[in-house]
Amino acid sequence: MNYNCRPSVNIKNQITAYINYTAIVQQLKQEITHKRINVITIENYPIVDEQEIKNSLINKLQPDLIIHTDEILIEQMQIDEMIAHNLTDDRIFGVMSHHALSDFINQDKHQAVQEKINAVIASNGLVVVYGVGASLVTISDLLVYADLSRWEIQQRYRSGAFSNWRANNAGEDPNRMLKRGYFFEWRVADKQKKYVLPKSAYVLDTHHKGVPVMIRTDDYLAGLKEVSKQPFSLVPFFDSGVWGGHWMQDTFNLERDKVNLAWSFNGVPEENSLLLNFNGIEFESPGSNLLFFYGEDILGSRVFGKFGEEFPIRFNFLDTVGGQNLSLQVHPKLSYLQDTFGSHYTQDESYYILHADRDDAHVYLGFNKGVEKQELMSALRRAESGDEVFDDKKYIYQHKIKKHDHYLIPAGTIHSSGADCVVLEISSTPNRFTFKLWDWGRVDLDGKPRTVHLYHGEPNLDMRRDEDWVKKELVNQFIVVDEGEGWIEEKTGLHEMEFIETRRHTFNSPVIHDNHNSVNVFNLVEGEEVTVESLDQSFETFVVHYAQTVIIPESVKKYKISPSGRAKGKKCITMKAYIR
Ligand SMILES: O=P(O)(O)OC[C@H]1O[C@](O)(CO)[C@@H](O)[C@@H]1O
Repeated sequence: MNYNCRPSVNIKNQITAYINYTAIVQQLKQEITHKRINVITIENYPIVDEQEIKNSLINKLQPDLIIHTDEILIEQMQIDEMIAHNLTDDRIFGVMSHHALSDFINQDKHQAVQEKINAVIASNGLVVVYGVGASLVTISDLLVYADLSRWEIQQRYRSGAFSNWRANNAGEDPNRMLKRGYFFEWRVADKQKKYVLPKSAYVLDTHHKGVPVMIRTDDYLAGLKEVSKQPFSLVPFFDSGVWGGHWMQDTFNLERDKVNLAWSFNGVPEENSLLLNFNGIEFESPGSNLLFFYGEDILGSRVFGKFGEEFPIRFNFLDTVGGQNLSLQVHPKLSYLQDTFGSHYTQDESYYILHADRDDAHVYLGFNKGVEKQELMSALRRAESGDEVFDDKKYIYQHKIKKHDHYLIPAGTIHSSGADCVVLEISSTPNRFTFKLWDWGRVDLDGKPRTVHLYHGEPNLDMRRDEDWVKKELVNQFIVVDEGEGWIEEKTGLHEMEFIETRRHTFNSPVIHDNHNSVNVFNLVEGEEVTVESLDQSFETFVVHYAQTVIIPESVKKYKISPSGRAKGKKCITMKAYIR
């Protein structure tokens, strides 16, 4: 199976890149000499390895003064007090922060630091300022921005070697570190990055220990602009989980050393990296930067007007082949999410079945007829306290699945994917808001039970969603909407309560796609290979393999998808999503 785990986008622009610290130091020293620089600022995203940057870069510049941003900030304890409401005591859920980094500056400390800097400048010395929010410290002559993607950040949280920003909590429960990241750290850091990165002279890819890559910011932004005009794939990542399976390991031939693979995130710019290939030199960037700097080109003005710089569609896989059921869960209704967590839109979902490993594989979707909330909640509470095993057969409707089924899961619907299947999850993006109701009495891979949130789940369970309603509204809602020579297009969802529209194309000859004035995301759910071609030669032909997720920016109005390679003339199927 030809599955590319490191897809990159070829950028036409010829650029100079500085690879490793020796080359970077040399370039910055040249800048210092030629431009008579007194203050260099190296600002970074949280969890970039600041110690490495200090030892291998800053010290090598032999500055007269080094300042870390923390020197102008209020104490950690004061920050904790200010964000206590955002962090909450819960292990998983917080409340979205609307803070800015500048809220945490201590004016007296700031003034004292500025005086120290002024003294060095007066004697024509060199000052290097670094850290998160470093550009807030003083005006600089040269600004470098060091960046990092979310997946690498999560790995670093888990490693025990890194603390959250201003937290001193290395080794803490990674769930709590992730919560601080999601609800606070990334919010303030993104706000700051949107403002600072475009003002910088250079950007630094710090994903690989000891081997950073530095390029000019103009080249980087021009590269992102190029990406915003063509189909592209993000770098997928794979993660193990208590219910994880082995289909991805076997089918894609990857990460076989892991106990299992539960998730593959492959169409989530907030989480995935984007790999820019400048004539053989790879530069890894957070996918979200595309939205921050070219959001309107990527989403289209209609969708950009609704969602701003957030990517509203998420594609990921859930693999339970040889694994177990997901937790029995529900996602919050929109008003609950807005009131309780301060998020804009909720996690509406759908399951497209990529593979069912046995005839009686099933999903849990809605209730059996006549189930009362009070009785259900009592049973769930008894199960949570360990008094008894939850009788899922009594309460929850189970529906047998087969390959290429599509199940719609508007927020408020109780659901779970059963064991022995592979789901392509097509959902709206916020990915933290799963309220587990029952986790089958098991413990997680770390030996601890996963947190169940009955008090959040209860108000969100829509008891009207029983077997009859589910069959009528959520199961295989296929309607043929168009067809031509060798192709057919079906509308498959999502439910009218959800803002994503999904279309399935089955074809053995070329199909012209219209983008519906929205970003499009698709996955090749059947067939070995297809190509995506431009109708006006504005981008190079893009080759897509089985199970690959592709993002088509809205700037590409129409495009052609054709079976290619060994799939030429054979049946292929794509599942595409866009915003209604
Ligand atoms: O709670 P569980 O069992 O890990 O469930 C998996 C969940 O993971 C996600 O894919 C991402 O959070 C959810 O959408 C899904 O419902």
